[in-house]
Amino acid sequence: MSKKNLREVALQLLQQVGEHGGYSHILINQAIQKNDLSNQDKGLLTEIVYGSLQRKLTLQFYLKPFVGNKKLDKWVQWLLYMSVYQMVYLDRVPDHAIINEAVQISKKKGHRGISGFVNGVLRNIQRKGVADFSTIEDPVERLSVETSHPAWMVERWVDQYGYEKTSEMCHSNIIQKQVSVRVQPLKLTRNQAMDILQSEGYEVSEAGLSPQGIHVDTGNVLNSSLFPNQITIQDETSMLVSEMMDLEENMKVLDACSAPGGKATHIAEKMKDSGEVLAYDLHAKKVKLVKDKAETLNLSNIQTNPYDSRKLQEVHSEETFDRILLDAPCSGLGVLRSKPDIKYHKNVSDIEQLSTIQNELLHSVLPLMKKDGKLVYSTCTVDHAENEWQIDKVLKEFPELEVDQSFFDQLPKECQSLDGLSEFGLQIFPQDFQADGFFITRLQWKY
Ligand SMILES: C[S@@+](CC[C@H](N)C(=O)[O-])C[C@H]1O[C@@H](n2cnc3c(N)ncnc32)[C@H](O)[C@@H]1O
Repeated sequence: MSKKNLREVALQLLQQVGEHGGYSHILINQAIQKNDLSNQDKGLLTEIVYGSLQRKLTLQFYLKPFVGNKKLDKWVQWLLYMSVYQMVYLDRVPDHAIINEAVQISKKKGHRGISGFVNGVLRNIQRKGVADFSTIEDPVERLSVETSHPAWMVERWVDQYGYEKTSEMCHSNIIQKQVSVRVQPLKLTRNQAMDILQSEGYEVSEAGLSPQGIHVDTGNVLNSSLFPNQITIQDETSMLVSEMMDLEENMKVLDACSAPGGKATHIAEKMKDSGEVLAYDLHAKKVKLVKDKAETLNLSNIQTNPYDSRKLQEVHSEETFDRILLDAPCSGLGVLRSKPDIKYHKNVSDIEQLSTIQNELLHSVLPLMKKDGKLVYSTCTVDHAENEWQIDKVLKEFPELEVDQSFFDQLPKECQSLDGLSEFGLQIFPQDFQADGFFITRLQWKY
């Protein structure tokens, strides 16, 4: 594929994800598979798409003095964002080539007027350079523009966690994500998997938060011979969720929100494929992903069913489960590095609605927990309303419920001194391990 086509694919992806909120990682992978890209082109495509999405608000700030209030079609906006992204952040392509390709694309997609306009804007930026953030006086607005997070989000985080933590988080959200995989331990050990990955040319290291986790520092691990049957892609902090379930063999476990099955399969592995994992999710299509993942990893103790887990009391009696995982639907503000489009599509009312659903789910599944059972509640977001305040609320609503104190003792040593520890559980920030931000806690009945 020529570079020109590669940039056309990038533009198409940006329009798709940027405007319609598609899952960037899935769409990029599909485009990579569909267009037979060289390794170098794959890297460039991924970098242009993620980079432009991650820095959209910064790119708008850079473009504003050159575009003014001129109304532009969406595709022209994205073409300008991705061109300026390459000019400012990527060294390997010379500016004149970037401008030339943008002009060619706009000629193909628009009329002469557009290509002349695109040419003029980009040449002006090349000549005059882009503005400095220090011209923005308000610190919240500066952080918002500099790290490309909506101002309401920065303001909310500053209120909840303070400026310094928020600044660290916002800066960490715009760097490339570390890739981690989980080894299927019933098939091979972590050391064996690391040896094989190294022999295939990957640079790897142990992930500290799970004995099954491996960091992959270079190379596309989807091409490894171990994928997908012996290793699965999962973030290190996501692995910590099932690690904290205090699982034993032969337990009866409920995974109330299980798709696509990362944690359900981890639970099954940790129980050595014994006992029962009942995995639910809303729609049959999503539940199939869990079933497929279990089959791929050769795990037989997972039963999948589409169901609204807010109504699980219709199908299960009280005090049925030894362990419950409620990995709740959430705003996803802990995973902005891999899904940068989320930050432009979410708003405060989404957080409020989600926190209501989370509370309904907790009310539905808590009675299903055995008297000596435990429930792990987790989200991949950073927001008190979905995390600490949610737990505070449910503890008040169920006076016989408490946070299991042994949860804190069982945390890996790397987590023992994190700022995100509170009486309600652990908030992991994206900057803590350069991994996804997660909230995890464990509840039990007082007895
Ligand atoms: C954070 S994701 C779960 C990720 C999963 N635990 C994993 O590790 O792969 C939340 C899931 O909750 C599901 N969900 C949302 N509302 C639900 C409901 N009322 N009942 C069951 N599942 C629900 C969503 O479809 C989504 O797949």
